[in-house]
Amino acid sequence: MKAGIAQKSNPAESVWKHIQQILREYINIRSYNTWFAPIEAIDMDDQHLVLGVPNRFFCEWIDNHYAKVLNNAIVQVLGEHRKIKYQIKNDSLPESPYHPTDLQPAAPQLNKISFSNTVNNSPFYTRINERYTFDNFVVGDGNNFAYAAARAVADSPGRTNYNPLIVYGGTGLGKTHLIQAIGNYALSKYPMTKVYYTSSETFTSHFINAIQQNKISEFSAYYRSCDILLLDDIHFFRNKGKTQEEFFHTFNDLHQNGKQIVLTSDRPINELMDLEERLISRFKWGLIVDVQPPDFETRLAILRKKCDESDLDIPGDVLEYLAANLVENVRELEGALTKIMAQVTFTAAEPTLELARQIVNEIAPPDKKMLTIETIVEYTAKVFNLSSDHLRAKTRKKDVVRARQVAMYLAKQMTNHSLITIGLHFGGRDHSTVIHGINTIEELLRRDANLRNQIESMKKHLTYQK
Ligand SMILES: Nc1ncnc2c1ncn2[C@@H]1O[C@H](COP(=O)(O)OP(=O)(O)OP(=O)(O)O)[C@@H](O)[C@H]1O
Repeated sequence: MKAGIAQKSNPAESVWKHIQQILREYINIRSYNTWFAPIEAIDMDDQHLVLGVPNRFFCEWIDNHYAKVLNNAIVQVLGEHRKIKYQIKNDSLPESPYHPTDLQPAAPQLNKISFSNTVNNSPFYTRINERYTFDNFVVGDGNNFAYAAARAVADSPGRTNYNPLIVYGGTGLGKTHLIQAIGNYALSKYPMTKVYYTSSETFTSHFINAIQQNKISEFSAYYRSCDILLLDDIHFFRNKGKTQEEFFHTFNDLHQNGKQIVLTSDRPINELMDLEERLISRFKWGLIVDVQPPDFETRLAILRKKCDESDLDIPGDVLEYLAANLVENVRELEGALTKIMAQVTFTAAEPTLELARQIVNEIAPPDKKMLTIETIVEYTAKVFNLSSDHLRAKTRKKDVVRARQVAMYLAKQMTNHSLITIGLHFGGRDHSTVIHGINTIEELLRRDANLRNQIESMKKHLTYQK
């Protein structure tokens, strides 16, 4: 080992920290946060470095995309090569008994006539929206991982280990967009693929109709005839025992035959209390990914992309105002653009800051907008049982530092102030301290569910602050 690396009780940890530092220089921060920040070093010997990763997807993704840069970083730190071994942290999850790699590609098996007859004439048919593609999905820190998983599944539906793929997260954060993008992409690559998109609500009502009309076997045959089933909002199945049972059999049939299943939920599946245990355990066979609310930069990028798509010319400061004030979800951002477009088209109004203010007032009530850093500091101090002065003081006591970092993180996420301005509100700290604080919290959020819940609930509270 090269000089300068402190030997701690677990030398792998200290080596890994150095490797992470190097990786941060070579990889953009978003990718670093997604793929390397959540990894822990577990062990090391003369030949191997053992890394703990959250799930199987990480191993493949890193091997396919970052093998070279990771190996170089290892050599830089240790002066010699080590083979990477992965240990999957959630490996207690049950493995699927089926082996997707045994399967043939879906497309060549399909028959065009049966595709159009079966799908379009079926009373159960629901259409996939062509508007939702990967190309028009803006990737940011909050959805990077979900996006990568969706791409992988779309590339090889039914033939990866990510079956089912489950995307969960709050409303209007792009879950439907992402899963339909899987369908659209797969269709463009394998045009004969039978892609069925449906919401769990529609699945349920199809099922009820089928019972009423004595068409259960048609219903079952229909849903079992697809190559890719995209099922939205599975939380809707709660307390619907019979529908769950039918879905359970559909799931097993599709999975057994190597068909791809993609599901969305508004919460982590462990919190879907009223779903049958056997369904939950099936869900754990695959990959579960979350989408988080977009940060300011991603919100702005989404607005810019939507303007480009609609050929809308809106001044930068107006877009920034919208991105700074509509923090809840992407649907609100889209709503604001639609309103501006309507005003500009029908009343020949100019897309000014004043118009943006009016629209924000309509979409987000006055008490939801213009959150100040002061409010964030005061509220965070209260949550952590400290005073606002503590957060601004020079002290480096651990609990004060953590609370200060949380407040900095919230200030960055929920206001449009620059890092310099945020630093000024914390006793004149410079912007690199703010960046460090924000990065620390972002890293913690990836592995600390308690902190994630706490910050989510703080965000909710602050959103409604006067
Ligand atoms: N990252 C993104 N890039 C571009 N558009 C996005 C992004 N995220 C969301 N959208 C858009 O925001 C709107 C809402 O997204 P979507 O319907 O997919 O959300 P959702 O998470 O499924 O919400 P819900 O749980 O309420 O159904 C859609 O029009 C979608 O295209």
